[in-house]
Amino acid sequence: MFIVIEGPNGVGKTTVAGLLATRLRHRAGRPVHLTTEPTRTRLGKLLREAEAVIHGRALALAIAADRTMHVEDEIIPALDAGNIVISDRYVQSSLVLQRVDAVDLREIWIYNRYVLQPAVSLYLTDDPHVIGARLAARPSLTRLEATGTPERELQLYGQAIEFLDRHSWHQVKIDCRGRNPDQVVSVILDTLDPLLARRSAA
Ligand SMILES: Nc1ncnc2c1ncn2[C@@H]1O[C@H](COP(=O)(O)OP(=O)(O)O)[C@@H](O)[C@H]1O
Ligand SMILES: Cc1cn([C@H]2C[C@H](O)[C@@H](COP(=O)(O)OP(=O)(O)O)O2)c(=O)[nH]c1=O
Repeated sequence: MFIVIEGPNGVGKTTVAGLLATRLRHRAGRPVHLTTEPTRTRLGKLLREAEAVIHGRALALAIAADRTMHVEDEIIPALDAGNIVISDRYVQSSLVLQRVDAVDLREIWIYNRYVLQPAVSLYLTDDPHVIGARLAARPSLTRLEATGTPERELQLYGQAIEFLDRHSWHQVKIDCRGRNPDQVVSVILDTLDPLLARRSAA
């Protein structure tokens, strides 16, 4: 089963993905492969370093190339080996961050339309002021973090989710307001239980 964690910068994706991987290993009794985008490959590392100087269409294409390799070389092999795969960021991130970088949604989709569709995308949301306070506490922000705002990212995520709904993606909004990471993961596990049961019965 391929699970994606999405949401604006600072909402808690990395924290929740790590905790979810640990609890899911016990709950599902299956190996869990935790991964992230940009990837940990040489291309992914280059993208993290070069995000300040590559922008717009060039960045959208490079991110899509990294994602294509991610699917072919890491995600599909891990799924074939019986893992549950959790990715911290995926297509929705491009439909938001590349738009912050002035690329049109339909163009971004063209670069991403052939990737593997996840079993479920979990979209984390919180109060923009809470997210903003977390970002303000970071020692430095990347170019795109500094360009966007939590309000704008939440708005663009709403549009990305609506767009992917029309392409039959399974997406679930997870409300993190007033919940600590452990409580957020409990909500996610309740959401995943029926999916896991259906898959183990199949
Ligand atoms: N539900 C939560 N409640 C309070 N703090 C949280 C929560 N989720 C994450 N955090 C904190 O917010 C900060 C940003 O989390 P992080 O996982 O790095 O976000 P993202 O990966 O979405 O940018 C971290 O300091 C983390 O400990
Ligand atoms: C996954 C993804 C990342 N990025 C870029 C924006 C970010 O500044 C950079 C790093 O992603 P980010 O999730 O902010 O990294 P970290 O794990 O260090 O918090 O990659 C995109 O532009 N589009 C994407 O689809």
